[in-house]
Amino acid sequence: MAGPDGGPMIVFAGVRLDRGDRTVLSGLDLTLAERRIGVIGANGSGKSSFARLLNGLLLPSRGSVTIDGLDTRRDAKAVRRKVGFLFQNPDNQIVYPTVGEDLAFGLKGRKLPEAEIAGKVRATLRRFGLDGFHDRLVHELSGGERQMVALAGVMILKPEWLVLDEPTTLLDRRNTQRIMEAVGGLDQHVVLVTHDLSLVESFDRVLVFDAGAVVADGPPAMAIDAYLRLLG
Ligand SMILES: Nc1ncnc2c1ncn2[C@@H]1O[C@H](COP(=O)(O)OP(=O)(O)OP(=O)(O)O)[C@@H](O)[C@H]1O
Repeated sequence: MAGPDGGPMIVFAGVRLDRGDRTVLSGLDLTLAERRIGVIGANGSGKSSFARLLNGLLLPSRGSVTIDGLDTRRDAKAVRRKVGFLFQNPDNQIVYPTVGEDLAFGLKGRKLPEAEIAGKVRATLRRFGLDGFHDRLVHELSGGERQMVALAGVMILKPEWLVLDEPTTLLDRRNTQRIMEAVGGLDQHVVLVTHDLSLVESFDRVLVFDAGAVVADGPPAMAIDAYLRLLG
């Protein structure tokens, strides 16, 4: 099952999500196939929950989420391979003390030969402007450097989709720009949750969440306008 251009596609069918005793998302019927999709909305409107449904970090209480026909509930492992996830705080996903070890970690799980892993780590560091960082201790890096390492750690596994949940909230303008430039250069499909509306202005499609539902969905100018009107 592929998108209109033959590319990958994520389908939400009749999705509801309960967390605790609350329904936090409901009535989600969506097909995502665009390369750059923004997700905006007020605090607590359900954006992070939506993002976590995309790669099976959360499972729907009703309905289904499928990626190219793979169900996030039934095919969890295959889904995680297809959909990478970048958290707001890089400390949530960097596991190893040094940058090189951290980047190698996911590849070791895929049982690749050591020499191939070392080559991929080097190439990925170069690609994300992290030459010279191989033996640096992660906890000694700046927040911006750590977020770039976290991004490199996700991308080294070559997912087809990258979901980013407010990846620049903790960063200054310069590092926000660096991360967004790196994301802009990716071939992958990107879903970006953000409160920074300027980051999605050039995207293909923007979803606006309000109280657990999608209340606007379309080109950035239309969606941002709808969101601003919602804020009053
Ligand atoms: N584990 C949980 N148990 C109960 N309710 C939860 C849980 N996690 C989130 N919620 C609620 O779900 C709703 C949606 O939260 P979510 O984090 O998805 O919103 P958000 O749009 O990403 O917000 P923000 O912009 O503040 O990050 C909120 O009302 C939140 O309180």
